[in-house]
Amino acid sequence: MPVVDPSSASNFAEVALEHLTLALDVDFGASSLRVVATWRCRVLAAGGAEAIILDAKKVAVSSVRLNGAPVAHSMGVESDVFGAALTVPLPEQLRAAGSRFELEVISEAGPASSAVQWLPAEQTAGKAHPYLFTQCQAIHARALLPCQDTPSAKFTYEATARVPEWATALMSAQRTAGGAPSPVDGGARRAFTFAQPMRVPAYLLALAVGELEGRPIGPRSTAWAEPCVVGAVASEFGQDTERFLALAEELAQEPYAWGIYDVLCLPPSFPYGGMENPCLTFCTPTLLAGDRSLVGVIAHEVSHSWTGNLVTNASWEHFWLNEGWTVWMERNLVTRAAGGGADGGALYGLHALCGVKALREDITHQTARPELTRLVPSLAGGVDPDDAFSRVPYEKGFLLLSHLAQQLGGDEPMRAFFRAYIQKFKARAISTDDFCEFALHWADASGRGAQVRAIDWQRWLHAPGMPPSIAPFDESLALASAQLASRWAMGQAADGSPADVRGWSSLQRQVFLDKLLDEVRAARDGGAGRAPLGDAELQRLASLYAFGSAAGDQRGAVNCEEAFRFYRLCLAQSGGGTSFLREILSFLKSNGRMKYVRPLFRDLCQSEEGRAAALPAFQAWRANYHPIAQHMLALDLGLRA
Ligand SMILES: CC/C=C\C/C=C\C[C@@H](O)/C=C/C=C/C=C\[C@@H](O)CCCC(=O)O
Ligand SMILES: [Zn+2]
Repeated sequence: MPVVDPSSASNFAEVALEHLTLALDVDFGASSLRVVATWRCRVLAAGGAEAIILDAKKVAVSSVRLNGAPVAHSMGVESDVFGAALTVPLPEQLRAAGSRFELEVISEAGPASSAVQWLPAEQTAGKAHPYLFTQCQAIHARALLPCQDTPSAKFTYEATARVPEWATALMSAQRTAGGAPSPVDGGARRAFTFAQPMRVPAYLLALAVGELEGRPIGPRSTAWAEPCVVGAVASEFGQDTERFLALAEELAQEPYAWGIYDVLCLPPSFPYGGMENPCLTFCTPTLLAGDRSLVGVIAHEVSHSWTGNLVTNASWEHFWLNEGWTVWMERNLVTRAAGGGADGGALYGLHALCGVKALREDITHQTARPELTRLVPSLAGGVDPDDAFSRVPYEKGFLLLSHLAQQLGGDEPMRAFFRAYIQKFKARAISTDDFCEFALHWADASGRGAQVRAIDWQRWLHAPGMPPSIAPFDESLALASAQLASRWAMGQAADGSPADVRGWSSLQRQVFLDKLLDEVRAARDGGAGRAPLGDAELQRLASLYAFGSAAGDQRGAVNCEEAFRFYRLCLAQSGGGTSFLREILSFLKSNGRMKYVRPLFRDLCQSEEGRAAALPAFQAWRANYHPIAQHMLALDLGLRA
């Protein structure tokens, strides 16, 4: 079946761009990235190809050459989300199937590129030098350079990045020349070189440039960050990274394919928890809780080395294949790393139930566009993948896989299926149909065909809303959190003490806050007249259990997952009138992770007082946020349609 990607105008099925040689020149003064991209191309279409069509968004193209000779090119109509198609007609002699040639495109990505955040020195930890980093998922690679911006088109690449002499460049690739830069421009600048011998789609291209330092944290891993942060990063991730890699290799029965697995901790404006850039996971500093309690994100990004980076969704409509499998792997890894053997264990159940809660919340929130809560949404007709992003592909995807595991006969058969899936599809880009066909084939061969055919596939894949069923997860660890939340909600916590949560994991504390938030909202929305907790009680709660700034006082580092939930509780209880408002605004000013800032801004806007604080705050700090976060926050705050 021909692969169709509604988010790309490129003719990737007709012409393969097999290898990329990149020369990048970073100009911090002008916030501009000059890109010379040389593609090794091959015509695939049996009937030949008349042109190469690339995706390009707000990049200035200054030259196009075929086999070294300048050629004409044209840009189509520019759309804000998708950019424009760059068409390069092929001369007669290059059009036939199998024809091979070189395409060179010189372009420049300026300060308005949605793929790059240019940070002034004040926005870095060291405050001495500027910084830049890219984020190409889902369709921002085209804002870096013209390319076939579809996950279906994979290529190998090599790159040279020329940067100021104080800067270090890192990419989603292996560092060549031992990672040592060579001086260029008479020593005023230096050049770093990279090679990515594995085939990657454009969304996995990544670059970061800044004053960076690396610390080894394992046989194949280095922690990278600004010098004043790198120690904290190495100690947060040093213990678990190699363990997760080894556990993942065992689970997948397939060696880690990417050589090195490094982690770069970015400045606070990084809009996501982590991004699975090959060889170099990007992560947010909000993971630096000081006690390794948020390393699950590293397990998630490690897992993408198999699910996503090796077996890749064919288009963003099939994103659940990347994320559902990765959440399944992540939960297997964190459970095993914690010493819990079986998948059905209490810890696994706690993680899964947290996921169900998150899924319910996102589905409830998506009232305006319920069709986006389908596991396989349609992105045709100009849907921006960033607008479609939610926890649905993560959590509904995980629940479908959990249901499939039940139908296959349990955890062990599921692991066998997973291993066969990786073997079958590694290095490919696949659709939901490919997955279903393989699952049915596998089930038939293992005597579980009837059970797997009994799955209501149509509803799971294509109906909006919650899934038709939820596998029975172990609720034992969630229970204590729920009981404590009920005590507070019912005003029975006058004797509350730090002992209530002693020995609890951060996840149990998060579940406690989640449950309490549910109770507060139910009381508030149910017309009970007052929410069950007053401001003074929330202050007592924060100080007894060390939430919000109280956590920072006692433990030195703030656990952002907990702080975020606590702030939502405060806003649900008393809107913008909460005595924690100043603290919440300071959290919003200093963090750009969308998982936190989007719900908090939305919560603030639920009350007059909160909205009056939120709008000027967003306007004042807008430039601090990543371009994608700015775009999404503008939607949340009703500043764009
Ligand atoms: C069905 C959805 C359609 C398309 C979505 C595809 C990409 C969405 C785009 O917005 C990029 C997402 C990047 C995500 C990166 C990391 C996440 O795992 C982070 C999750 C949130 C967090 O932990 O901060
Ligand atoms: Zn992911």
